[in-house]
Amino acid sequence: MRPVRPVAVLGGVRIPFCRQNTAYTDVGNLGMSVRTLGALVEKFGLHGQQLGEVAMGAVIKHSSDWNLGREAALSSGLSPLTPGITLQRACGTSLDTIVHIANKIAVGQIEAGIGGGSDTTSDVPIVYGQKLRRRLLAAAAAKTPKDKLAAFKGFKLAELKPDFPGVAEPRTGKSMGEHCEDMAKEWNIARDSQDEWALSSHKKLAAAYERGFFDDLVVSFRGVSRDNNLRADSTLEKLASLKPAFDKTSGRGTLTAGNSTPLTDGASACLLATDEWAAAHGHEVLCHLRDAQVAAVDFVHGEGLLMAPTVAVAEMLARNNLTLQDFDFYEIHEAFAAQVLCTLRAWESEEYCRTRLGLPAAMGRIDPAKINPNGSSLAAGHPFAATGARIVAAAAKELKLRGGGRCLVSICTAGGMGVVAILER
Ligand SMILES: CC(=O)CC(=O)SCCNC(=O)CCNC(=O)[C@H](O)C(C)(C)COP(=O)(O)OP(=O)(O)OC[C@H]1O[C@@H](n2cnc3c(N)ncnc32)[C@H](O)[C@@H]1OP(=O)(O)O
Repeated sequence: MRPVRPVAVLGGVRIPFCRQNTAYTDVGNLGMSVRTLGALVEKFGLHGQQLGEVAMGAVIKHSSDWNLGREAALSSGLSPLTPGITLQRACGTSLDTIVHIANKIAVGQIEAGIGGGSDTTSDVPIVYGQKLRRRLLAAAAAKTPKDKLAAFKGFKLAELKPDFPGVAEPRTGKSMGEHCEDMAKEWNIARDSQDEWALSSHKKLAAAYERGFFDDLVVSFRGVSRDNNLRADSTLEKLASLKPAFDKTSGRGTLTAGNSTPLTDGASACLLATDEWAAAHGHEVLCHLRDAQVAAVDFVHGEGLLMAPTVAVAEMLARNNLTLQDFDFYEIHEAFAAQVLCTLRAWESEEYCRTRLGLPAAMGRIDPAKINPNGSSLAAGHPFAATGARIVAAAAKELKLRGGGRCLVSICTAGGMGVVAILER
């Protein structure tokens, strides 16, 4: 066995994230990925270079995108000898593509690679139902015009009704928002604390843009230079006035358009390498990816759909002999403000930590001022597969600016999973 090698994060870029049906309606995952990878190639002078792997992913994807990682790599300016792969773990996708690259570097299979992701809710595959699809396939396979016509015998106009992809769990039929409403009720997360969290995310993202934090992290695309979901002028009064978006009837709904992520389009990517490759190519190591972990919860039988990061973090910290307080800052993906607040409350709960996480005591409190220092998904938006690499790129830069430290990254995903990681400088 070769020894495990440290994995260096050299940096990342993304295009501005844009709300559904705004700036990126006619570009799709491949176009967004190509622009993002091209910008990364530009940033690190990788033109014509052969990397060990490009791993990309998308949650909502056309079959014409084929192997998105390879297709995007081929159009990125990298050497065509760079292989590419496409992975998917819902909102954890691009943290997972980064971990995929990191694992290959760690065990000595590659020296450098790119992990990223892209998603669109503006260019979704809308398909015909099974009946019409079978007819079309039969017609395509038919050898004679007569057989082609026969495939449509008994055709009904209703068969033209399209199927749209949904943001719903196949096993429960509930949307992410409906599941998170259940969690907010179980953990007694008040509406005003969700709104305050959302407002703070917008204020922090706006401030980070103002001080130039994103100048080398966000590249303009299609005439857009900032995330267009960002509302620096949002107020608690306006947020408080919004109606519940998912539980509209019980009178107890607390999740709204303001404290939930919007449907978003975007792409992001990060470059990882060994320390030696970074030095040989003249790149600074921003931080190292020390470890990562994935966990799942049994949401079908009552656990909160988006609570798996609580489990993944507990497992990862135990393996690394760290406590929840041993971090200088935290990057917790804000699928919904309530998701973050439920997670924090669970870590503070002695009962949850004992019974669910098998720990002797509560994991304890985190100082909220240390969470998401440059804003997060509520303000930037959340193109599912692009969020992980957005977070890693921003956290790596933050660690560099601070001159060192440790960051915990935590992302909840559909399917009741959580992907988490430790970054250190
Ligand atoms: C998938 C995974 O693996 C894990 C995860 O991350 S789970 C999360 C996945 N993401 C989702 O499920 C997306 C959830 N979001 C949605 O479905 C939709 O955004 C939503 C149903 C919540 C809202 O959709 P919508 O009603 O079309 O929102 P929208 O019209 O933009 O906004 C409604 C109002 O809120 C206002 N608003 C929104 N954000 C605001 C803010 N920050 N400040 C002030 N006002 C705001 C808008 O201005 C609008 O006001 P008016 O009615 O006065 O015009």
